[in-house]
Amino acid sequence: MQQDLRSVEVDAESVIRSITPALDLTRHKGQAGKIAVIGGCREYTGAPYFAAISALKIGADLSHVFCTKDAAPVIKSYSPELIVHPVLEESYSVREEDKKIISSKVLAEVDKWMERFDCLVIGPGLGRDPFLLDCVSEIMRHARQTNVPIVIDGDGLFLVTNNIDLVSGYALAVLTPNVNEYKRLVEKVLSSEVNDLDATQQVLSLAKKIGGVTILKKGKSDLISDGDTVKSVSIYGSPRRCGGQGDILSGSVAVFLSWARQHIKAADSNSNLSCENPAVLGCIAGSAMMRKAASVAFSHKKRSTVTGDIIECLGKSLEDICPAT
Ligand SMILES: NC(=O)C1=CN([C@@H]2O[C@H](COP(=O)(O)OP(=O)(O)OC[C@H]3O[C@@H](n4cnc5c(N)ncnc54)[C@H](OP(=O)(O)O)[C@@H]3O)[C@@H](O)[C@H]2O)[C@@H](O)CC1
Ligand SMILES: Nc1ncnc2c1ncn2[C@@H]1O[C@H](COP(=O)(O)OP(=O)(O)OP(=O)(O)O)[C@@H](O)[C@H]1O
Ligand SMILES: [Mg+2]
Repeated sequence: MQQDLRSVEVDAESVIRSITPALDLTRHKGQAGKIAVIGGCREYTGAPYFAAISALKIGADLSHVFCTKDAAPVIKSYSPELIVHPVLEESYSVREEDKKIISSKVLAEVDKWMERFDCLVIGPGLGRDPFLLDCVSEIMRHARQTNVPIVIDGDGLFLVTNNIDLVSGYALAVLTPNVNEYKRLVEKVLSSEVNDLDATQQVLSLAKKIGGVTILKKGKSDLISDGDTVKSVSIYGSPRRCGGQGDILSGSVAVFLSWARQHIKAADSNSNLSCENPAVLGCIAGSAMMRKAASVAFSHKKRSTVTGDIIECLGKSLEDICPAT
């Protein structure tokens, strides 16, 4: 059945208020979320930093980055808040005969931590090196075996689009495509062109075809679907399209998804949420936070607004919706 786009706009602020945990002196470090970003290579160090620091600024307790050896000192130097693991390797630094052993070492390094993470963000600034992507495929398989939610963005989407089985049927997977990434997904999975006239139905079909993963299609309005339902978040954002805003979004979705899972596990049957899929709730909350923070940053910085300015507005934006005390 087709859904009218106007009818799917969601009350995102009320979702944020429902799932954000109270700050409580009895809670210990880690309970508000432990997030890991898998990304960061020779070319890109900004993207994993933006995703990981956004997770902390929203309210996660710990934020890790697993990146290549040469990206690590750079990312560490941006912030002492992040825990940075220089474990990934690109083809240029690995001999053919060493690939197997190095791949199992990489996996072992990530596996040591895997069960402690509430969510992985896979892809910001990951690059497209084939050996590195093979290792990341294994990391995804292990996350799935351990029931750790995964948010896939950037080059992680390049990987998944060409290997859809990595996520197919995994309800704790979220894909956050931008316009290019969405086009590639639609062409590959639905074997058709993007249909902007019936965007709601198409995102629903896409999520269903990938076995109920959640898709957050970014754009003028963000559309979110898990194959059962479609929600839209259109609250005012910013007309600045500086790079890195998608990275803020992926880090934010990871935290809210973790909080939504905790909330649903703890809530009694009186939970007032209209949807019970933590992946969808995480996307709604992350999208609304990113857009609100971008709008606040733009009101101050106008044309000079950059991603760091938006990150600085995450705290105030969440506080306006959901005061800390
Ligand atoms: N400050 C930072 O560090 C930031 C880093 N960022 C990071 O950048 C990465 C790419 O993300 P993006 O958003 O630029 O990808 P997107 O819009 O699909 O591509 C645009 C065009 O470029 C091309 N292309 C891209 N990557 C390619 C590659 N590795 N090798 C060859 N071609 C490539 C692509 O071509 P196509 O794939 O369509 O053939 C398309 O035409 C990703 O890791 C992201 O997290 C961003 O988050 C921003 C802030
Ligand atoms: N036209 C638009 N109007 C308002 N907000 C938008 C618009 N396009 C994108 N956004 C918002 O900006 C955020 C990032 O979306 P975008 O499409 O720029 O991602 P991206 O290309 O992956 O970014 P990145 O540069 O981090 O890779 C999303 O939260 C989305 O809601
Ligand atoms: Mg992106």
